[in-house]
Amino acid sequence: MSTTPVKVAVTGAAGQIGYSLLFRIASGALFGADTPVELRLLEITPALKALEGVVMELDDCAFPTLAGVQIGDDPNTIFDGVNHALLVGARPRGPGMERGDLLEANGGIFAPQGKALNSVAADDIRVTVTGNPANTNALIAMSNAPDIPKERFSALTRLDHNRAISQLAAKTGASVTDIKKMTIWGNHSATQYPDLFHTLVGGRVAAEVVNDQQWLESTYIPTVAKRGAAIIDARGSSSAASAASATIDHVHDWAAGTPADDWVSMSVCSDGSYGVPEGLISSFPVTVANGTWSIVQGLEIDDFSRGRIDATVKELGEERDAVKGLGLI
Ligand SMILES: NC(=O)C1=CN([C@@H]2O[C@H](COP(=O)(O)OP(=O)(O)OC[C@H]3O[C@@H](n4cnc5c(N)ncnc54)[C@H](O)[C@@H]3O)[C@@H](O)[C@H]2O)C=CC1
Ligand SMILES: O=C([O-])CC(=O)C(=O)O
Repeated sequence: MSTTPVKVAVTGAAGQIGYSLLFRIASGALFGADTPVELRLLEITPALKALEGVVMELDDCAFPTLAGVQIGDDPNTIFDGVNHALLVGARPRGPGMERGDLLEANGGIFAPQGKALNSVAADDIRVTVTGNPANTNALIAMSNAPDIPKERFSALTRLDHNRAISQLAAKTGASVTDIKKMTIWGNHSATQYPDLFHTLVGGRVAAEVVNDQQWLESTYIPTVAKRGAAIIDARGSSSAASAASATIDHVHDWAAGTPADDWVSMSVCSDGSYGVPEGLISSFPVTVANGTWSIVQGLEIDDFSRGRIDATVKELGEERDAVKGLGLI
């Protein structure tokens, strides 16, 4: 086993997602069985006692890869020297809310956390925002961390990507491993666009395999885009284990890279590709090599996809303008 632990910060560590996520990280799911991890767990002061209980449980697992745990309520202490920051802590939405309704409540969390990361994180820091509204929260953190390269910030659309694969597998009878090159474009919101025109099922274009534009528009896209709300409706609280699992997938692939025949969806800072205005944190198809993502280039975008991408990107622009109005960026 390597001797230098990777320092991983998790915010909102005493929350629902934290309760699934921490045990996966501690057991080596991010970087493998040969890489020890040190957990740095941030919570608000009233949640620290509950977090102490979670740490007792982590101790009780005796994970060989867990090199240490530090907890606290001060981001400047917890983020000191961290290599990965998983920003999960935020208020989740309840029934009847859209994620955008959380902008003001949660936006205020990400400006101070961005500043703290800017001051004390390791030089190779990589930031993944899960807390909603994830894309715009990542934009806030990035805008408040001017010394960290913009490409080190990302937001989670991997849960949408995984949902899109699972729904497509159910429709086509294929196994999830037969499905490659899924793309979620845009915002982690009801406007997101799961694109079946570049996805492959057993090597064939998914939209052609399905061959049913009505299903695609009226069933598939809304089912994927509104899955979070369906889970809130069924469970009474928002998805947690699947969100933790997707967060693991996202950070794992950012570190380990993507296979030659596939790509993943990540929300990253736009360089203007596919007409997405530069600087927005938008979901794209990306490949990853040596810890660096690249937006897949050269995909043909037909009129249907263009309209969907434009709509979700418009919403991201509106969210950016709203947080600008609140003085958060
Ligand atoms: N991007 C995605 O795909 C998904 C995102 N989410 C979002 O993840 C976030 C967390 O969800 P849950 O764990 O279910 O919520 P939760 O309410 O169970 O836990 C959130 C935790 O964050 C903590 N917290 C609040 N402010 C904080 C701060 N300033 N610093 C550190 N910790 C703070 C709270 O004390 C709480 O323990 C929500 O915003 C939710 O909407 C949830 C599912 C999927
Ligand atoms: O829907 C929510 O509020 C939680 C979430 O982001 C998801 O499950 O996709």
